[in-house]
Amino acid sequence: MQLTKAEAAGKIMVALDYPTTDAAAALVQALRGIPCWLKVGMQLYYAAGPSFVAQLKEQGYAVFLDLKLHDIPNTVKGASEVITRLGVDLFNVHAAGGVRMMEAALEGVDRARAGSAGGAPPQVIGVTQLTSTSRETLNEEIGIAGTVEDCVVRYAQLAHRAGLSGVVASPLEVQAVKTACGRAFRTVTPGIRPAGAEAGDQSRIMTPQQALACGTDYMVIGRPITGAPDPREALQSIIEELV
Ligand SMILES: O=C(O)c1cc(=O)[nH]c(=O)n1[C@@H]1O[C@H](COP(=O)(O)O)[C@@H](O)[C@H]1O
Repeated sequence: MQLTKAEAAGKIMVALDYPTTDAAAALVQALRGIPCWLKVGMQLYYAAGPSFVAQLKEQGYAVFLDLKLHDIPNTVKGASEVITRLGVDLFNVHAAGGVRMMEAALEGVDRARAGSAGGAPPQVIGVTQLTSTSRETLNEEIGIAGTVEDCVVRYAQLAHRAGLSGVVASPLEVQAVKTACGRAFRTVTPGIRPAGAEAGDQSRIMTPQQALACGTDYMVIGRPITGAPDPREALQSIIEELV
């Protein structure tokens, strides 16, 4: 499938992993006009809070709020209700919390929307195994036997059963997740590294082109863009690679 530049940009979620609003705002300014998603994770959210998320929405961005909720169902339901009111487009919960916890996240979304003016509800996705987790870590530290792919597929099936829209996984597991849960079940994949880029703490990686060929729906990309001397040029060259 041949993508336009705008379609390729719309598959990229730039991770705004910064300690201050000013640093994140400078990156947003540098990327102005490129129709990518923006991801606000824990570091920025704990520093900048809901008002920064609101600013991104006012600027017209699709926003992924990556807070990886993982708690008892009642707490996750309450947090999901508040997150939904922020107007984000996507947020995540840990699939390891189980089906009931993921269902509670969706109940929180519904509760926020009851009586609200409308707009599309946020998609909720389940984090499977973090892309930094290797098979060795999974088997020997965490104590889960089998391959990482087996575990990711199992968690994806739980997320699917709970009614979530998709999962966060590495691009290596996209095909197995789609086979198990259907083509429409979304895959959001961090662990993206352009050829020659440093893996850093990521264990399960692919290039943007390889991830696209595997059928990923969205790619989360942080340091290859934010750590580049010219982040705009880095994002544009990834987009060029995909069209
Ligand atoms: O949920 C996530 O976004 C996430 C899940 C996961 O398994 N691995 C993962 O790297 N992430 C996030 O994706 C981003 C990846 O950033 P880079 O490794 O710098 O490209 C970070 O913001 C992580 O918090």
